[in-house]
Amino acid sequence: MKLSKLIEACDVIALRGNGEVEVTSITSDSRTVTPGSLFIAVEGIFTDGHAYIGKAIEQGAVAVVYDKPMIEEYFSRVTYVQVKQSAISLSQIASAWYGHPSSLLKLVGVTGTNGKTTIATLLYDAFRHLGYPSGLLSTVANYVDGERYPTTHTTLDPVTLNDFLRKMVDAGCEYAFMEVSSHAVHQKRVHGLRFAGAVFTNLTQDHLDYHKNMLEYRNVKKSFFDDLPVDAFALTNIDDKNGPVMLQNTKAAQYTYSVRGMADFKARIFEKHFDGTDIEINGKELTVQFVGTFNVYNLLAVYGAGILLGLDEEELLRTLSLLKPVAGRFQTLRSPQGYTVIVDYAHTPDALSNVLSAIDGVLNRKGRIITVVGCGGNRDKTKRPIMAREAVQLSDKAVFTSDNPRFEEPGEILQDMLDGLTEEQKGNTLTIADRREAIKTACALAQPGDVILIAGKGHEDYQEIKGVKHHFDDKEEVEKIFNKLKTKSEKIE
Ligand SMILES: CC(=O)N[C@H]1[C@@H](OP(=O)(O)OP(=O)(O)OC[C@H]2O[C@@H](n3ccc(=O)[nH]c3=O)[C@H](O)[C@@H]2O)O[C@H](CO)[C@@H](O)[C@@H]1O[C@H](C)C(=O)N[C@@H](C)C(=O)N[C@H](CCC(=O)O)C(=O)O
Ligand SMILES: Nc1ncnc2c1ncn2[C@@H]1O[C@H](COP(=O)(O)OP(=O)(O)OP(=O)(O)O)[C@@H](O)[C@H]1O
Ligand SMILES: N[C@H](CCC[C@H](N)C(=O)O)C(=O)O
Ligand SMILES: [Mg+2]
Repeated sequence: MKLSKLIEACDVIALRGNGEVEVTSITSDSRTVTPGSLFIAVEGIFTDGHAYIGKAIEQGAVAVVYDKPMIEEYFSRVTYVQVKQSAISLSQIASAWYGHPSSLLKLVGVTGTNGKTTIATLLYDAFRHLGYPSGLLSTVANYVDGERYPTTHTTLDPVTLNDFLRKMVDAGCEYAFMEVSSHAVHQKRVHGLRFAGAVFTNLTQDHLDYHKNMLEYRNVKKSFFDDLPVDAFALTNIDDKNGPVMLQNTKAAQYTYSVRGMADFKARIFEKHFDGTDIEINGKELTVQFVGTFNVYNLLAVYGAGILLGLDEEELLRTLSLLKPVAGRFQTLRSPQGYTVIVDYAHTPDALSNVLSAIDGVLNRKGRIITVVGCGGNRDKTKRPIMAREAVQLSDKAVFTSDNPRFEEPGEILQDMLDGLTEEQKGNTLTIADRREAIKTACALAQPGDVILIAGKGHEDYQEIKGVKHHFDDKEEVEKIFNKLKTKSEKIE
């Protein structure tokens, strides 16, 4: 593709060289430059892409896009394009390279601290169930109408992201559902995508390692809504105090959902049980296979977005009652000895307290709650003592363990958690850094009727320690324990 076509939408300050040069690939990583590449230099968190311009040219880049006037030596075989903001240009160029796939799909972005994967996945499941070819970009995996691809991020980098959207268009998808993380909005990964709609779930503490404070975190989310086009919909959870803020400056058509009061899409909860919940959505009763008030919010968001995308109300409600929980979200396993294990991805204070309240709501004090939980390394440290407190206050017994330690010492993360407890609470808490041992201990402590919550890692099938991902799957560990218990009881029989 010609460079001039690729940079059509970019805010170009200066161009030096041949604007009509033919580009054979685009990349923002010098390590993937090949002869004919366009290299886009972006300032990052750890390093600055501008430092690799020389290397990119050495490897055969024919053009360079940059935003800092720091080029020391110009080569006549290279075209230099100075833009206002490289990160934005990168997204615009990626969209152009793949033929603006987002404008050929009905693309819905879901943002908020918790519930993104659940809502995006359930939208994808619902639309496919109703016969519409669709795609999904999520924390768990990416799907191009049923074909699964592994993922690296909640929201991919602009090049990979547009590549997936193109694959969806080529596969005949009409709809695409994606998670939009605050990191992605801040780094302009979704800039230049054409959204048909956006959903806001909630805003509670997370990522204060990255965003300076909650206000900045909120404003980043809000900017996603500010940038929506006029023909899109903006659907927000009006029960969250930041829900209305998302609508303040958006040009999109505004809609709300609520479980507490008046809204365009409303739900009421009648009866909660372990396998599901009896609810009402906009006056129609149904039973869903999900537990917890937070999941009623998720389903209501799915319903609202489905209606706004033109689905039939009756068909959609029928589909909602058939939908099943998403991998690693409130996944229930029953032990041969009569206790229950729930594997869940709660890794924020709000998610943890929601999931524990949901368990308490259905357990009705007929058994004890044992919680196994840890906190991720190289992530928001300030959420650790709060998560620890939530776990202890809402369970009968807590076992603190490791999540993904990444580059931190597990003992130090555990200490940050323990710092949130009183001496008395500490006395009633077990600390077992080895996650496998922690799960074994919780299972050994459980009595028939008890519930063990294993929180934080959900679908993850690895544990990340010092840059290496070791295979580890909470569900697999539990199944191993259950199988041992089964063999033992068979031997006794
Ligand atoms: C902190 C963060 O978000 N970092 C993301 C960011 O990388 P960065 O800014 O750190 O990049 P950098 O290493 O400083 O490099 C700067 C530039 O130099 C280039 N470079 C670098 C080295 C070199 O030899 N040559 C070269 O050209 C790089 O390609 C890059 O363009 O941009 C990269 C490309 O988009 C991302 O892969 C990377 O995600 C890292 C791996 C990450 O862990 N991100 C997490 C925190 C994240 O984004 N999480 C959210 C979900 C959060 C949630 O929902 O809970 C997500 O959307 O996944
Ligand atoms: N609407 C909600 N409100 C509060 N907590 C929720 C909600 N939905 C899910 N959760 C809790 O948060 C956990 C993560 O849910 P989900 O994966 O859907 O969120 P996410 O926003 O995609 O998270 P991530 O930021 O890691 O991508 C769940 O396992 C559950 O414990
Ligand atoms: N998207 C989140 C996932 C956290 C999952 C948890 N298991 C952890 O490692 O902290 C993040 O990258 O912050
Ligand atoms: Mg997610």
